[in-house]
Amino acid sequence: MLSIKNLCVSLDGSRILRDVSIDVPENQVFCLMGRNGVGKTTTLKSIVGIHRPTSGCIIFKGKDISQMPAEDRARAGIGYVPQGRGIFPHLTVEENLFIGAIAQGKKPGRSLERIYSLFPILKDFLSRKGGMLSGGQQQQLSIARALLTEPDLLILDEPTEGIQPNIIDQIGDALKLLRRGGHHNEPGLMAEAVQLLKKLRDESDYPEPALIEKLSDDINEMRRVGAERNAAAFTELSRTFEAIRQKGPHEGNLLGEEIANALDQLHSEKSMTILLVEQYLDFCKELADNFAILDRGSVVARGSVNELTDEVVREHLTV
Ligand SMILES: Nc1ncnc2c1ncn2[C@@H]1O[C@H](COP(=O)(O)OP(=O)(O)OP(=O)(O)O)[C@@H](O)[C@H]1O
Repeated sequence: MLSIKNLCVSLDGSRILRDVSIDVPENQVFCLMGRNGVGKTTTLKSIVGIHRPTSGCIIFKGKDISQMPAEDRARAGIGYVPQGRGIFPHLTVEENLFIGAIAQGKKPGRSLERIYSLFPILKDFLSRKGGMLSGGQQQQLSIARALLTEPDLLILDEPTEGIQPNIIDQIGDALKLLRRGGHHNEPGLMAEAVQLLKKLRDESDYPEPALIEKLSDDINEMRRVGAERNAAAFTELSRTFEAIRQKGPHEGNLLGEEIANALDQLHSEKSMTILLVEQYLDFCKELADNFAILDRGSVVARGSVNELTDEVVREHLTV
């Protein structure tokens, strides 16, 4: 998805990044780590187009984007959640949310429901000024704003910085769900339920109670195994299902079709690649598939997150 090759960046005459090479595979969470001032933010800013490399290249979805203007990189599918969140304090939550997508000429459609299911608090606070939110809520807003542009690669700079533990957990859960995408949402189970719903739709008489029971079990099971990512959609699904149970065959069949469509949509949702700068070790370990550690502008360690041993941490991360 993203491949950085021998990236060198100088700022105000100082060499900040030296031959940084990183590969971020599709549908994974990659964590860039390192002590303060080693070049993590500079790397992210170079990817999104705020800093220009002096040499090296940045390949995104097979294309060299190192000379591309920042707005074109965003349009190409890079979403950025900067350190400090970048919320406009005098705009409302709603205005803050849509500003990125509107700037890109995108109309947030289904992604909006998905975002409200990931961060329900935003829906409650739509008319509140951005500056009135807590740090954790601002972070959720900043992530949501980036998600509304429907990126293929989501880049986050220290999302847990200065945030209380329960919000950190919520953000971690949201990122896990985003990475997993619809494809990991128990496809077998989903396909079976869709089939059952279609059968229900085509029944000429009121559907057999056994069929309804089976469907009910499947919906509950889906909610248990993978549907936390779209809790609102599944609550809706259950409600609609209840309506099928209570109404006559004709209306019930129409509702069945709605459910089948909803399931089809969930099934086809894509998963996301995430690049994260983070100093909170446990958060990285829980979330990341791979990591790289920077020290004085160079990559000094890399590997799968299982290789992030206490020894590596002591050598490169402990202050
Ligand atoms: N615009 C700039 N001009 C000159 N030097 C800069 C500029 N921005 C950052 N630096 C320097 O580049 C180095 C790397 O900074 P960077 O912000 O990338 O580090 P970091 O690893 O993200 O650290 P932190 O965790 O503290 O944010 C630091 O020494 C910093 O002072």
